[in-house]
Amino acid sequence: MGSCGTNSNGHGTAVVPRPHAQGPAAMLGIGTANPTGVLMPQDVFPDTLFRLTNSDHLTHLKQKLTRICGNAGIDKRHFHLTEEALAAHPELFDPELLSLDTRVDMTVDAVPKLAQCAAAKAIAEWGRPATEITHLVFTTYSACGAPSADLRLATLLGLRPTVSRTMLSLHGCYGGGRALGLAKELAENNRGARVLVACSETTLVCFGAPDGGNLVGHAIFGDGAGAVIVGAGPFLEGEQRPIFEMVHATQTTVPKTEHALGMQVSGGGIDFHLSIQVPTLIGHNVQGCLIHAFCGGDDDDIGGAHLPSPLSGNGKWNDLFWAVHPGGRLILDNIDKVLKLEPEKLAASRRVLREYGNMSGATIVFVLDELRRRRSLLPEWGAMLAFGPGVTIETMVLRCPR
Ligand SMILES: CC(C)(COP(=O)(O)OP(=O)(O)OC[C@H]1O[C@@H](n2cnc3c(N)ncnc32)[C@H](O)[C@@H]1OP(=O)(O)O)[C@@H](O)C(=O)NCCC(=O)NCCSC(=O)/C=C/c1ccc(O)cc1
Repeated sequence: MGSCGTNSNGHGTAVVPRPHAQGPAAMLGIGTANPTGVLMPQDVFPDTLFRLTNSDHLTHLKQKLTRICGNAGIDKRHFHLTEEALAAHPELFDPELLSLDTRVDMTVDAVPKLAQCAAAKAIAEWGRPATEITHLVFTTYSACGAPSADLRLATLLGLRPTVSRTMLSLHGCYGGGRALGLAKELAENNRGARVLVACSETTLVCFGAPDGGNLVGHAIFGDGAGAVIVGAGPFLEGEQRPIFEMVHATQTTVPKTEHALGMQVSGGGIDFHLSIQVPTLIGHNVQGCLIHAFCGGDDDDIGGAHLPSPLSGNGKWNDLFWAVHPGGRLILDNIDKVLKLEPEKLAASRRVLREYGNMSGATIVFVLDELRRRRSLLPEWGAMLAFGPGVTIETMVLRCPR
């Protein structure tokens, strides 16, 4: 981005590079949304799933799913896919039939519209018109096709034709963390930039009849969208003041763990693979990622005066507030154990898991929204963690301004 001005000879105009912003980027508005189609209590999910997919004869699988659902720390989830839609599209649960076309058709509208509901709330809180958004970063694992869901969302919201769009696809559960990290870079490097981050996910791309390999996914995933407006100073008249400052962001790929989490597009939609080792892998690696982020990551001159030092003294990680992607109950349990967190530290993540399940990349925005409601009780410094295929761990140092 540049701006026009008079060149050094005083003749004509020249494009001058856009200067950097003042201070770190911050979240200036947060919104979330869920589809209105189905609100599914967790305790009736196994019966409903097996009935709707004609799988009641698979009694051992049903018992196992009932056990996993009971241990998942989830009370209810929202889904776009209704009983009527399933009855009209048996290809969605018959592995002998191709279903990718049906899934793509359904997500073309569903994904951007869900994002629109979340974005409208974030924009309203931000307090400025949607036409002042300069950048859009959209993340989803639930849609494919071009022009893609980012353009559709830009049209639905009436964004300017000059809005700079970036689409992040198939990042799975770290998509929200990556999009926020990218928005931070865009906002800090382009003075006046206001970035809309939108994450929209629906399980209808991977829904299928229960089998031996997909029970954990059936037990934990739900549908939802989250949106955040990100900008850095100077702040504008009428604009929301920073909710959370985004102080430093890092991404770590855990070596040799490509096998642990994955998604594969096929004629039957998206198959996903969750290894039983994921909670242990995350538990083993999370402390290293946090140290890397809080000690400045690759950027030697960041780690000094302005960051807290939770690694020294007695307080350690309990001096922070925590925005952790609730990938599964066992993942939160392992993080609690490894970091020796007090029971309330992951309360926002556990509440989001309980009320909505794991909505993949959108979930972290729900956790931030939950924390924002408890803002007056939070310590000054916090950590955000999101993880997904790679295995990739996104870490961000947050600050809650007073
Ligand atoms: C809540 C769980 C699912 C169950 O709790 P539990 O304490 O382990 O319960 P149980 O001890 O009763 O175990 C239930 C059964 O499930 C089995 N199990 C336990 N995880 C497994 C397993 N990943 N496989 C296959 N059997 C298992 C386990 O072996 C056991 O089998 P069985 O002994 O025959 O009863 C818990 O295991 C848990 O939180 N697991 C982590 C789930 C997980 O990997 N989440 C993904 C994090 S990354 C992310 O968020 C998204 C990635 C993503 C990727 C693709 C996308 O399309 C979108 C998104």
